[in-house]
Amino acid sequence: MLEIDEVEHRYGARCALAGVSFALARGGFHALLGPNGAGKSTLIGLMTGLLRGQAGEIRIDGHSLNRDPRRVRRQLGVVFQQPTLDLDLSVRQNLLYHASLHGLGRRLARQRCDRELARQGLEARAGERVRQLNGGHRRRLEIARALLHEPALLVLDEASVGLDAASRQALNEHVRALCRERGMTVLWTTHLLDEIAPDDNVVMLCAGSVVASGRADALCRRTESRTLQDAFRRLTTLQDIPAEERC
Ligand SMILES: Nc1ncnc2c1ncn2[C@@H]1O[C@H](COP(=O)(O)OP(=O)(O)OP(=O)(O)O)[C@@H](O)[C@H]1O
Repeated sequence: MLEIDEVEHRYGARCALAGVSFALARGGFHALLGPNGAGKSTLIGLMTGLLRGQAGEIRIDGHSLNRDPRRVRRQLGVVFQQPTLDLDLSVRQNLLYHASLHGLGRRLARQRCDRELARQGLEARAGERVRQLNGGHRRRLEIARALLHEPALLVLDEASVGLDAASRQALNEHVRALCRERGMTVLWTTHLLDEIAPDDNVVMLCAGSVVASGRADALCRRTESRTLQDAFRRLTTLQDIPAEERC
């Protein structure tokens, strides 16, 4: 579903991604892990076109972002790290605005809005201003918005940051249910390892490089670690390379 091939990115002299490659199979919950500054948001910026590609290739569902950016973006739904809802518009208005950006006609947009709000358990809040929603519900609304154009791949960039423990867990379980029930492919980025299950497929990024990938429990065995936290610590402390010397 997603192929990242030798992707490199610099901000001036600072190297954020140094030849990153990995692939995700279709369907299921995948995690992109990395400490602060690992390059997770940069990679998502490249996938979404917020950042211009400098080297390497990204393919979604077999289509190259370099060659066919519009088609690739149609396959992609994104929940960004920084919330991007208009707090003074209603829940429904936020969705309809986004639907129009994707070129959905009014009738189809309304149908999709109703369907996604129902799926996120937000149908009763449709007329309320977003300002009135709590943090967990705002995140659900962002997920509903990201799914309006029916993407094949949903990417969530540190979506649980800023939520309390119970809301964090609820959001994580909710996204896993989306995968199971709708056969979606999800890429969940985080530095919070308690959000990861032993059988999740994980890609570990550190200092702009992939330091490990595979099932979380297999990574623990391979590094002789008792917990994913231990494995993460071992794999990420090896990578203390100054940003100017990475690419
Ligand atoms: N606009 C920018 N200008 C210069 N350097 C940047 C910029 N954005 C990110 N960086 C640097 O690129 C590297 C990767 O940052 P990025 O935000 O992609 O990491 P991250 O894994 O998403 O971190 P976090 O978990 O803190 O969001 C870091 O060294 C960061 O300081």
